[in-house]
Formats: sequence, structure tokens, C-alpha cells
Amino acid sequence: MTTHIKVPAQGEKISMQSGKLTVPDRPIIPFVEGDGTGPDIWNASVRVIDAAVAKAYGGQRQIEWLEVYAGEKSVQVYGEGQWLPEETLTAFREYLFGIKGPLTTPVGGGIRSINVALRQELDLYACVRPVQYFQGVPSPVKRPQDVDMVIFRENTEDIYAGIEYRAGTPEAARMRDFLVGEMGVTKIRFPDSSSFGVKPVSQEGTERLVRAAIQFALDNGRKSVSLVHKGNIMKFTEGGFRDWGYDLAKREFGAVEIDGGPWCQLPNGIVIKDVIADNFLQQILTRPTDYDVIATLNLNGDYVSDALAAQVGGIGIAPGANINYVSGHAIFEATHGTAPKYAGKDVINPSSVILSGEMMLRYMGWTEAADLILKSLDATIQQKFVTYDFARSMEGAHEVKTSEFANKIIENMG
Ligand SMILES: NC(=O)C1=CN([C@@H]2O[C@H](COP(=O)(O)OP(=O)(O)OC[C@H]3O[C@@H](n4cnc5c(N)ncnc54)[C@H](OP(=O)(O)O)[C@@H]3O)[C@@H](O)[C@H]2O)C=CC1
Ligand SMILES: O=C(O)CCC(=O)C(=O)O
Ligand SMILES: [Mg+2]
Repeated sequence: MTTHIKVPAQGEKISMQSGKLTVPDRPIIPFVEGDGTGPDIWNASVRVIDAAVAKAYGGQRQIEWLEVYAGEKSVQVYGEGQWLPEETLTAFREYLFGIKGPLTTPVGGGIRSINVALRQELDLYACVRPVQYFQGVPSPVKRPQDVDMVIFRENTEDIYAGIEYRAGTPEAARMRDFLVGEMGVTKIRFPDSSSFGVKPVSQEGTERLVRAAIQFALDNGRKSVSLVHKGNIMKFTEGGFRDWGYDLAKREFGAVEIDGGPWCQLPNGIVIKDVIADNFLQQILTRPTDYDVIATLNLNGDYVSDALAAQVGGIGIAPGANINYVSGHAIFEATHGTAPKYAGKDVINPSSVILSGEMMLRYMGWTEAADLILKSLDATIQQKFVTYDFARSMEGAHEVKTSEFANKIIENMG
């Protein structure tokens, strides 16, 4: 395959040895611009990230960006059918870190999600999505400041494995025959016109995700870890997630049961508890202070991410990271999608990717630059310079374009 990637002349790779990251002063970091509003957002975000690094380290540190391709731009560059070229995967593998804009996934037919494929190919098993409130952001709830949670969403299993058979195909007929004929299943209501999906959830997959969530809670002085599941209905998949999660907390972290179980507590007081997903979705509205670190399965995590983001102002300000804590691989990306109706209009809110960059800098240990982003984003919102999404429900807002919002954040770095 032709090489379309132009590696910067300067810069070095980030690496990980014995669980410890080594970050050079000029790390090469691959990025994917993204589809739809991706270019608007990326062009604003990269300026903010670079400005924060320049300001914090006075030229001693600098990111060397390496453009890699996925999605629609990849098809333009590499040709038909090349949605996720091998050299993009190779770059993410080699350079350890990456950051990306959103990529389009068609509904029903067409290609399967490139976003999900990247997570699976690189085994980025934890999707980490912090949800915090920035003072002044308009919110649909009365006390958005009560929401301070970090979602750990399992990122490689569940129905996102993409094991599905479309109704009317020979594969669906074989699945039906296997289930009805060999497994004795009698509860498929309309067997001949059903599509089938398979939901793999494993002990290993659950344990590595819950381990990451508990470790995060320990490292960051959090109060509790809640296992969110629908184990009353899906007993062995979602129920398995809950049981394996509790077992791991006891076995590896010394948790002991409280009040007769199954809730338990770590020696330092962190509570490990569980909640059924539908109840959780109402309780995050009625009593958000009961929740802190959340560990959940892939689909629940997807729903919960957008729901919680809405409580603190919307998915325009919802960052995230896909991480493998063992290999060190990480791809940072917003929670939201391509928002195609705003593509090329320079109006969309870039905060989610800016804050994903902030997460990346913090993970690299470049905390001064990360802090600068948080401080100046906060100041910009308090000055009421905001994009359309916040402006539409903020009194006295100065509505600015995506690029102008980035300029204001950079100005506020001083
Ligand atoms: N990781 C990824 O790359 C993801 C990709 N996708 C893909 O994106 C495509 C579109 O998905 P869709 O379901 O429409 O969801 P989107 O998240 O793209 O957009 C839904 C709505 O959310 C609001 N929104 C999204 N991003 C922003 C932002 N940066 N600033 C302000 N508001 C924002 C807009 O609301 P309003 O209309 O009120 O202004 C928008 O219409 C699909 O192909 C989907 O598969 C989806 C999620 C994640
Ligand atoms: O891959 C997609 O298109 C959607 C993914 C998604 O919604 C998410 O990861 O939150
Ligand atoms: Mg989603």
C-alpha cells in the first residue's frame, strides 16, 4: 500500500516500559481530523493544545503532530473502501498515543464503526469519560455542579463486538436452527423474521475494566465505584459483570462486604456498589452526589455518557479517552459524533476535543499545560464567550464561532 503518512523530521516516540510511560520533550502524536464537523473542531483544538504547551514550557516541549487517516478523508486519500488503512493502525501502535475527531458510521447497513474498530484493533479496553461541570455552562438540571463522575466504559466486548445476523439471510437461518434445534430455545417470538445479535461479556474483560476503575478511584481520592448493569434481566452477561466486579474488588483490592453485602468497602473507605442501569439513569438526575466513579458495560456506557454529558451542558463539552493501561496505548476523542449538519460552518463547540487534549496532556504528565487549558476554558465560559450550543440558553452570551472560541481560550492563557 502507498504511504500517505508524512512522519515529522523531528520528534520521538512515546514509549512504555514495565508499566511506566516515557514521554520525550518532542513526542510525535498521530491525529485523525474526523468527518463532518471534525475538521472545524480539530483546527480549533490543535491551536489551543499547542498554545498551552508553548505557554507552559516556553518552547522546551512541543508536540510533533502526525496526520493519519480514517473515515471519509481516508477514502479520499487512499481510495475506495480504505476506511481504516493498515498504516493508520501501525502509526497508532508505534507512537502509542493518538487523538481523533469523530467518524461517521451509517445506520443499518454499510461499514461497521471505525471508532469501534480502532478500540478493538488496539485493544483499548477502557473508555474513560469524565463528566464535570464548568461554572456558567447552561444546563437543563437545577444543580449541575452536583455531577462529578468518571465513567469507565468497557470498550471491546458486549454487542459492540458486531456479531449480528440480518433477518432473512442464510446466517440468520443457521442461527435460528442452532438456537431452536440444538439449544432447545423456545422463546424467540418470531424466529423466521428475526435478526440475531450476540453479546459476549467475559470475566477477563470485566476484570481489567473494573481494575482500572478501582485503581483510578484509589489514585484520585474518589469516594465510590458503582458497577452499573442490567443483571436482573441479562443474568450471565450483565449479571456476570457485577459478580466478577465484586469478586475482583475483594480478591485484588481487599474489599470486604458491608451491611451483609453485596456492597463492599476497600480498606481506605472507597465503597464498591452496584446499581441496575434503568434505576441509575433516574438517580443520576435525582441524586447525582451518590455517584462518583462508574464502571459499566459497553452499551450502557454509551447511553450513560451522553445522558450525563447533557446534565453538565451537553456533548459539546464531553471529553474522553480510550486506554489500554497495560500496553500504554491510548486514543483520545470526544464523546460526541460528527454532528454533520454543522460541518464546515465554523460554529460547533470544540470543547470536547480540547478537553480530550487536556486529558492526553495530563496522562503524559504535562500537567502544567493541562491545567492551563482547564483554567482558560473556564475563564472563557465565565466571560460568556461561547458557541451556539451554550449561547442558545445562556443569558447575555457573546456567541462566537468555533475558531473565535479557540482564539479566546488562547488569549485567556495570558
Ligand atoms: N466516537 C465517534 O466518532 C462517534 C461517532 N458518532 C457518529 O456520528 C454521526 C452522527 O451521530 P449523531 O447521532 O447525530 O450524534 P452527534 O453527537 O454527532 O450529534 C448529535 C447532536 O449533538 C449535538 N452536538 C454534537 N456534537 C456537538 C458539539 N461539538 N458541540 C455542540 N453540540 C454538539 C448537536 O445538537 P444540536 O442539534 O442540538 O445542536 C448534534 O446535532 C453518526 O454517524 C455516529 O455513528 C457518534 C458518536 C461518537
Ligand atoms: O462509532 C460510532 O459511530 C458511535 C460510537 C459512540 O457513540 C460512542 O463511542 O460513544
Ligand atoms: Mg456514543
